[in-house]
Amino acid sequence: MPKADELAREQAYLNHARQIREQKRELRLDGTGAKANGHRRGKISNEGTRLSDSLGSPDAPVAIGRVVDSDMSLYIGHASVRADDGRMLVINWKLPAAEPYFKANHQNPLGLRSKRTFKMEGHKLVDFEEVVFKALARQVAALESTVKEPFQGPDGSLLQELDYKRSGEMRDIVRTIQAAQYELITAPMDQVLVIQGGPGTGKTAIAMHRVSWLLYNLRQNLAPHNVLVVGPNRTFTRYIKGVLPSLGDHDVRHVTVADLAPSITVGRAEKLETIRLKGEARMSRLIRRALSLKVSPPTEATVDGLRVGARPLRLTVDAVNLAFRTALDQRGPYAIRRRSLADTLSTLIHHEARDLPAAVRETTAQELTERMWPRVTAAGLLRELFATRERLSSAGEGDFSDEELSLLHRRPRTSVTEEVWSQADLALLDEADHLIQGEPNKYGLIVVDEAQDLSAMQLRSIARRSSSGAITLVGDIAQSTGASARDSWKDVLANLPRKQLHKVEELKYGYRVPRQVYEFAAPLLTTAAPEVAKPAVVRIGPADPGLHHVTREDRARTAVRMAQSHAGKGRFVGIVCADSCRAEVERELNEQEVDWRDADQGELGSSINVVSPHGAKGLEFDSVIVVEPAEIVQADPRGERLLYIALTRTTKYLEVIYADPAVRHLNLPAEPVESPREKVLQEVSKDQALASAATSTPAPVPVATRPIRSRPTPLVESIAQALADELRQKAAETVKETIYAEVVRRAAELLAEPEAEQSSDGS
Ligand SMILES: Nc1ncnc2c1ncn2[C@@H]1O[C@H](COP(=O)(O)OP(=O)(O)OP(=O)(O)O)[C@@H](O)[C@H]1O
Repeated sequence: MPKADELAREQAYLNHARQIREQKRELRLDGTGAKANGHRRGKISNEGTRLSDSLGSPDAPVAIGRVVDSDMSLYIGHASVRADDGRMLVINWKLPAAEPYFKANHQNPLGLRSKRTFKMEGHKLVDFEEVVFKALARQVAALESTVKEPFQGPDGSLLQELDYKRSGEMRDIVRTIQAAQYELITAPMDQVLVIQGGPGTGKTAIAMHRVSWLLYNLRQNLAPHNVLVVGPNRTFTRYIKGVLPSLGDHDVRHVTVADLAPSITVGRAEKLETIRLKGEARMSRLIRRALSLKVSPPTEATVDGLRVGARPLRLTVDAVNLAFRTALDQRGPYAIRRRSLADTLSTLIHHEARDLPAAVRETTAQELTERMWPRVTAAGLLRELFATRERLSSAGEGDFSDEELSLLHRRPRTSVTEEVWSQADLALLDEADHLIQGEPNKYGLIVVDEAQDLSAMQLRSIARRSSSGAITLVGDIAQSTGASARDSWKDVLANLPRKQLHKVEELKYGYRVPRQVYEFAAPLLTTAAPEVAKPAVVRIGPADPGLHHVTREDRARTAVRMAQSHAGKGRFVGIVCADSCRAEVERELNEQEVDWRDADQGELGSSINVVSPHGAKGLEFDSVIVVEPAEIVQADPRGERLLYIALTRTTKYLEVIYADPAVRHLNLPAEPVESPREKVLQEVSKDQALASAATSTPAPVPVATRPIRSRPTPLVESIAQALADELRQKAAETVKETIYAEVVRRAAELLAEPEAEQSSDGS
């Protein structure tokens, strides 16, 4: 059947399924809310909304694709749609029956004849990609007989999907989940599962879809409020927050690891050694001992002078000591054992002063308790511990050297409420709170993103919130930075409970970063993370990285102009800059009256964003401007990893702006600065949206851009670009990876040769 007819047939089916879906939605909303009143109506209409949500968003296409096996065809969508006669018009992607859609391939078609992936614009089916498994197997066999290692390129739907314009909110990938990703999404929940993968391999996407899939398939045992998603910072949490609701899952708690601690004021800066030390697991012993040193058995002085009302207390030290020992021998948190001691003392006092009011007896019991077992809070305990050298020495004896204790020692503020804490203190406060108050809220499933950076103390914080040990960690060792940077997942796993099986799975394909950009960034791994396998990149980008050698004075101006140029083309832009040049970049943005957002403050605007290399983790932009890579490297012991992170945030364009070309492993040409302002002005004038910005006469900006070619006219440039994109795309689909570069180079040579020469063999 001609494709146009097929499209029309599919569209009719989709229209029908959508009509049924919307009828059901109306019924659910009306049927549950109409007849009730007040509070009840509120409750019922919530139920109606929940039922309606289970149909997916009314804006979502009713189906994402379709599979056909020998005797039936199944449409797959975000939610199931059942006709009144019981027929499934569309099945939810999370149902086991949908598995072949994600897993079938030419080697193992899983009983399928074909699979279609729909390309939708709103509710309109504009195209579909069809894989007929038998035909594909034949083609592959034919190819294999001629080529040793056929290129298994990504399918067109995936490439299209990856090409969408980013906006600062992650979106779901249901339509194009790849088989290896599906395996991890659906892997058993009851394990500590580590998903390791290079930048853009889909770890975050997998983590979110895994939550949704498990919530659906284990709904008898796992409710949304039993799931905790932990991210590295607020910006990231906001970036991913929309994914689960778009998959129909509301009420899952998203937090940063800092949110797990008791609420206090954070703002203290600390030395790297102190942060590192505070992250170590032995800090838990220090805190435990500090807490145990708070209690002391009774002596004569303890009971001395105490009164019950107007009478002296007649309890003996032995009697009080017995109560103390009993509380000490109990298991459980400090506050609970304190309560138990106070209760016993209250009973003892009751016996000797029955005639006095209960409140009077209680006051004495509390006072006596306080003398042996003082009331304490996490903040109070740590403030006192860090403030006193003697306490630190007693609590840390045998475990910490004098130098280490000096790192922990600090002057306290006048009161505990005025105390300002560091980020590294947060996990310590949580540990102390746990020892004092007892278990925090527990979760059946915990998912942790960017887990490679977490300290042992932070991991303990997370682990204690797991009710069953079902934890999924996603991250990349090559992107591990910060005070607790790691070179292996073993170090992470060592800090997690062994209640469950521990497993590390690796993702092999990079979906975000274009090949030209990845090839430019990957050499950094030579020393940054030599053990980590590089992902195979599936896409070719629209352009090579732009490398711009400028003077120090001009780097901010160049960065801002580049950012404006990209933003003017409607792109979502991230300027990732070294801390040392942050102020100058911000000043320039403000002077140019550019509308920009500070992504380190939890904000992502839809146009230009500035972000530190640390803050950039997990984020992605259409265009990334990296400013002064050498300083990114120098500023941190894991600077090469930070630079690798910065360079791999782009889905399309990368511009590197540098005054200092000396970055190990990075091919930054140190060509003499030339052609001062034309290059930048040319960029700006190409962009009509920036016409107004270009009218204010900018000062000359010296830039050397590699490769330095003769400058084509904008028309030639855009036609050539489109042609090159097309050729690259074609090559990626047909040429195996190992010879890709060579084929492209040769094709370029052939193109450059005069036509007569090429056709001289008569072809
Ligand atoms: N199967 C897929 N279909 C469509 N898009 C995909 C797929 N897999 C990944 N992507 C896209 O690739 C991009 C990178 O994914 P994601 O952010 O999950 O990667 P990551 O491994 O977490 O990266 P990083 O290590 O940088 O944090 C996202 O835009 C995501 O939507």
